[in-house]
Amino acid sequence: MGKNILEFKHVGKRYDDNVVLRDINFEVEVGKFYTLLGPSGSGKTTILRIIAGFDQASSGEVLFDGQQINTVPANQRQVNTVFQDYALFPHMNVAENVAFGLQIKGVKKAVIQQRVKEALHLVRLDGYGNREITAMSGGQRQRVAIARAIVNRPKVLLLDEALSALDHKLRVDMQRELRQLQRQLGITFIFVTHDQEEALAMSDQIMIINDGKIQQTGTPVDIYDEPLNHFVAEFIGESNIIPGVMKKDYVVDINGQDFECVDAGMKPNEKVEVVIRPEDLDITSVEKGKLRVMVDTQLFRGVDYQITAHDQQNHEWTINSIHKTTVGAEVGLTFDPEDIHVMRYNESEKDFDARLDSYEEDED
Ligand SMILES: Nc1ncnc2c1ncn2[C@@H]1O[C@H](COP(=O)(O)OP(=O)(O)OP(=O)(O)O)[C@@H](O)[C@H]1O
Repeated sequence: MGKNILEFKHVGKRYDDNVVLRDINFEVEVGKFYTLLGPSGSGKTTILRIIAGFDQASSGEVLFDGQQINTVPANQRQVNTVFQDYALFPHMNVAENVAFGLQIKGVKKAVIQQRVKEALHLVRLDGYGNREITAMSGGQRQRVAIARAIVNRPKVLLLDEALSALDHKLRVDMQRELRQLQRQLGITFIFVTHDQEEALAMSDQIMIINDGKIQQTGTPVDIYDEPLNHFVAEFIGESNIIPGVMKKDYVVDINGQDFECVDAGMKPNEKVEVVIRPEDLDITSVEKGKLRVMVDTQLFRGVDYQITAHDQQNHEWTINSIHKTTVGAEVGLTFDPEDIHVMRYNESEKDFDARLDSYEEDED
């Protein structure tokens, strides 16, 4: 484990009676690409604003490099932000935009020139210093915004939906570039997005937030393979989520049949939700299959067919298969025990209630 550059300890935030963050706890290791992922209004930007010092936590502690910084003003934090709309100065050229922060700090002119040059080189804008901002494309403006932030050599760079204004192709290119730049600089990046694919592709660690509460933190693979609750399973990728009952460790009952699974530690007869990813399912004959379903739709997608079906209990299934089938046919489903993941039923709600109780006790 590396050193933590940032820690949130039981951070809460409210605006008057409106609670927007509840008991937020997380740690960011030095030099990592850390992503805050969640739907609109979940509280991601509020967390960034608290890190940047534009806003203060209502309760709890924010530590930077081991020091509590709750009331440290924004301009004294070793943090820079790249905003969604870039917030560039339209009346200044590229170099003047990038130089701005250093000028405010009173850095010598020769040093500024050198650092601006380096920053523009890092974002592959060598020679663009004298261009007007208005003469730059969306992707180029994005790069200027990043150069303007990294020229200050922050310990942490905050990026708020920094790629969302770009079209799809440019966005994917910038994802690669940003990741490469982060490795090259070794600066910790905290990246906000509502796009789960982007989060999976770019991050070392992801925190998933919904409704002001952390749902899960982990590596992209952890979160994809072992979602902790219904929200995460639905939000990240496509999932089949089917009700089941835990029989004993490593055995779950689906539709009255026993299946091996990878999970243990639940009570016998505990109600659970079974998660199986569409790409882990395949279709075969009814005789060879483990579960019988009726095919409802089939969509050819180039690499595979996306098939939807329902079982005898009327649960919906989505299957991504390279095998073609027929709408209306009865087919068997195959899957491996290691692809069956079991979640506690309504775990998120139970967790949330417990945390809410302790939060309210703290405040009394
Ligand atoms: N200054 C404020 N006063 C009152 N409520 C606020 C204020 N700022 C944010 N909120 C509320 O806090 C909640 C979280 O907002 P936040 O901007 O952090 O969400 P987000 O996850 O970043 O969403 P988006 O992706 O849409 O930007 C929202 O319900 C928002 O209305």
